[in-house]
Amino acid sequence: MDQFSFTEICLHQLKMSGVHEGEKLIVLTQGSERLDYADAFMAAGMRLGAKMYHMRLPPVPPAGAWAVGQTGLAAMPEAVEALKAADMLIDCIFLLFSPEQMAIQAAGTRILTAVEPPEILARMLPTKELRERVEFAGDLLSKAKVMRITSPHGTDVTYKLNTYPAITEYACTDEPGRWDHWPSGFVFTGGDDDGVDGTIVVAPGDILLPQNIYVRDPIIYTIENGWITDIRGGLDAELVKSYMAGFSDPRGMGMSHVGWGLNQNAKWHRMVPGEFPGGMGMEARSFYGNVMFSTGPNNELGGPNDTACHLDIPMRGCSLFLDDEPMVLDGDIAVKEMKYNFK
Ligand SMILES: O=c1ccc(O)c[nH]1
Repeated sequence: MDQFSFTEICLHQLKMSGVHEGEKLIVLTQGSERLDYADAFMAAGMRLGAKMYHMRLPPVPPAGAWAVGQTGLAAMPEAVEALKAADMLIDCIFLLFSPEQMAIQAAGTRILTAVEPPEILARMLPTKELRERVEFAGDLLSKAKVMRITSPHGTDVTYKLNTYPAITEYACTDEPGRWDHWPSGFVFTGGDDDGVDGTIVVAPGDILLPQNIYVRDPIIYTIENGWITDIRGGLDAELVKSYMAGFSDPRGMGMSHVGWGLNQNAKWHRMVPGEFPGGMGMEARSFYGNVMFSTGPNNELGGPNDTACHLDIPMRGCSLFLDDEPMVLDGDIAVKEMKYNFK
């Protein structure tokens, strides 16, 4: 995408995030990554009269695995203080799950993560309509006590929901201290620490992130009292187990967030070679009617597990019930106010 168009979509983003004259914004990058994002956001912010600067951290050696929560900010408390003093941080590094992100949010700075390739950002711009449906979903989720997920492949798992908040992601943020991620379009929460039980069968066509692959043969997870006690299946199960073992951290077997996708512009099929422009798979996390469960940390929700071993697994064709009321039925949104009006 040319820099002019990139600036235009960033302008749309900043308007949707309520940026106005005189606000203090910082764009955070690291090494030589996403310097064009900083340029585009700064050009857009200047047009809205914001006071902006670009904070560029030194490069970090490329990690083999996706180790969440570990950032270059940890060694720089002065930088964290500067970010706490801003109205809005545009995070082009990916700080989610880090104690630094939590401290910055707690200080009232709103945070927008933007790390996906520009063509994905452009394809999945935030809209008021998406926000309304996601917020409706978030309200229902925040009141629920039990979530049950089933599928024709044999998934039947129950999450007790008495501990953690519901988090909405609709790809822009205009409230102090609120984090969001562009692009997105989903809701999630976490089960009680000892309150997830059952079986999840990840079926062919479901997606493993950060592996960015479609599953070819079923992976069967057994979950007891909030912990994965068994993972079995064929090659895909072996890949997951081997990846997780690489962290040498048994807390990777914890249950992380769980929820469903609502973004009609996100397409399940777009991760095939030739169509996938790279990135961390936010389109897969967001596609309409997916049910996504995740393994590993729950510290972003306020929980005690801060393992760096995290997988997100969006699944097709599932049903998801809150207190026995269907939210998603066979991979389709089941509640009128959450449905997109496909013409
Ligand atoms: O936006 C995100 C990205 C990753 C994740 O695990 C949750 N939400």
